[in-house]
Amino acid sequence: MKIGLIGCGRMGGALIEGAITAGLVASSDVLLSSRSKESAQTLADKCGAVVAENNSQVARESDLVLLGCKPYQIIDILNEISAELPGDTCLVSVAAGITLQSMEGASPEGTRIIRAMPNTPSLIGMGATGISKGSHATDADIAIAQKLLGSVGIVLETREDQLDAVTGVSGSGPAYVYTFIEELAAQGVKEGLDADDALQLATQTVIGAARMVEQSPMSPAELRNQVTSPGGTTLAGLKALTDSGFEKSVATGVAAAAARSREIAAES
Ligand SMILES: NC(=O)C1=CN([C@@H]2O[C@H](COP(=O)(O)OP(=O)(O)OC[C@H]3O[C@@H](n4cnc5c(N)ncnc54)[C@H](O)[C@@H]3O)[C@@H](O)[C@H]2O)C=CC1
Ligand SMILES: O=C(O)[C@@H]1CCC=N1
Repeated sequence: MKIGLIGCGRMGGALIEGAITAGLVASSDVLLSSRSKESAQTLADKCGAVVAENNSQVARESDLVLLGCKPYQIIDILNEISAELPGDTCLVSVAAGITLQSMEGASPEGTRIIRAMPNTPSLIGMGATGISKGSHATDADIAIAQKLLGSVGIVLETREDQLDAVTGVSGSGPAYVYTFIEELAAQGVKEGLDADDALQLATQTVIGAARMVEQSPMSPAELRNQVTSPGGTTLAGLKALTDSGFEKSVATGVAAAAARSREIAAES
């Protein structure tokens, strides 16, 4: 299988590096292009992939092309590569908010497109991705996209109208978790810990708690109860978190990201 990447930024780079590291594709079978050849070359130097002459070459020579550019660049790029489409190439867009309908409308009839919402932990094989199938994409296309994205994490096939929610929860989610870790560690320092120790403790706590949710038959609420002794420290901490609007903050954060995804769709 030959995989192409148009737009060698943070997300596209994470997926390609992750897929090569996972052994899904040989680096020599990966073709890259970006607006500046330098960013394609930087990624090629890191992962051994091949830099193409231009976006059209990537579209022409790949079985699957990942569109890793910014949402507002997607339609221009589809126009640019349309001479190579529909051809044999299946497109997978990771752009937030850009709908299958608008991508299909900007492509020749019959173009096979899959819309995906991954996240950056894909770089270390811990990604979480939602995918939806365009009207011309086949079951074989979904299978190949599942294989690619599944090589770097979990993949859930969802309805397209659920991808805004996927964006709010897992696409943008790593940034919320980094903020949480940052704050947990910062307060640890204020309470007297060394900065390195605080960051290590905060990070391991998030990893450990996430693994407990993943591996235990108990729900998050039941697991929380196990930590919370009557009259103890956790109860005091949880009450202060709730009184400060913790749950509401998380809910409004997810809602705002999902709303922004819908807004991008409406703008495009
Ligand atoms: N960063 C993240 O956590 C996630 C990003 N996404 C989506 O991934 C896409 C890329 O986001 P990032 O990687 O964060 O942005 P980025 O700015 O790091 O990457 C965009 C890349 O596209 C390239 N590019 C721009 N115009 C181009 C053109 N005409 N032809 C070829 N390449 C072109 C740029 O040179 C750059 O390397 C966005 O659509 C975003 O919605 C999706 C899920 C998570
Ligand atoms: O911030 C963004 O728009 C992209 C999409 C999801 C995560 N990053």
